[in-house]
Amino acid sequence: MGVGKTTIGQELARKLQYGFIDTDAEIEVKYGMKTVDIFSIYGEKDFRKTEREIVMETCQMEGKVISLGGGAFKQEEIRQACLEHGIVVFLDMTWEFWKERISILSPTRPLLQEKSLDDIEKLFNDRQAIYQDHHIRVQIDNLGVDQAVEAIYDELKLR
Ligand SMILES: Nc1ncnc2c1ncn2[C@@H]1O[C@H](COP(=O)(O)OP(=O)(O)OP(=O)(O)O)[C@@H](O)[C@H]1O
Ligand SMILES: O=C(O)C1=C[C@@H](O)[C@@H](O)[C@H](O)C1
Ligand SMILES: [Mg+2]
Repeated sequence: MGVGKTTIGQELARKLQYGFIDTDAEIEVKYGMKTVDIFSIYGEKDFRKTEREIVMETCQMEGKVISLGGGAFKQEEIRQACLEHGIVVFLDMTWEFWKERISILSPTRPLLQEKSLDDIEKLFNDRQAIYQDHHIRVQIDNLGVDQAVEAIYDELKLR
């Protein structure tokens, strides 16, 4: 969550001259409201169902960079479909770097709200296992957006 999938994905798409889809943005258009409101009015379960429907449809498209939501890979069906149809890029950050982003992220990321730092660290650590299903890993602790795009681009060229 909040490692830069949307920001970096958009720039990568520009560089590749690919289309860009952000699944969170698609979900927000579908509900006509922001993610925090979707979570509070409809609940996470409903959000995840819509997320699954949107990812299953978009991941079959060609010539697109797709930025997923941070929790999308919690769903096995999403993981399998993305690994089968796409090239999955894992933007990896250490806790030491990522924890500095929490204050920027909390207002718009419902799962960070009303949680202690220990709870957030647990969420961060518990999720590492699901992110191990990927094709490319880029360690982005010290990378700015442009450097991260270059690093992904170089890995894609090698494939
Ligand atoms: N390489 C970077 N260096 C510093 N800040 C960054 C970098 N990439 C993104 N950010 C900042 O981090 C925040 C989260 O970025 P972004 O929304 O792209 O993350 P995300 O992975 O798409 O989040 P989510 O999991 O919620 O979809 C934004 O404020 C963004 O400006
Ligand atoms: O990490 C998560 O579970 C989430 C991340 C965001 O991208 C949104 O999809 C939503 O806030 C949930
Ligand atoms: Mg995003």
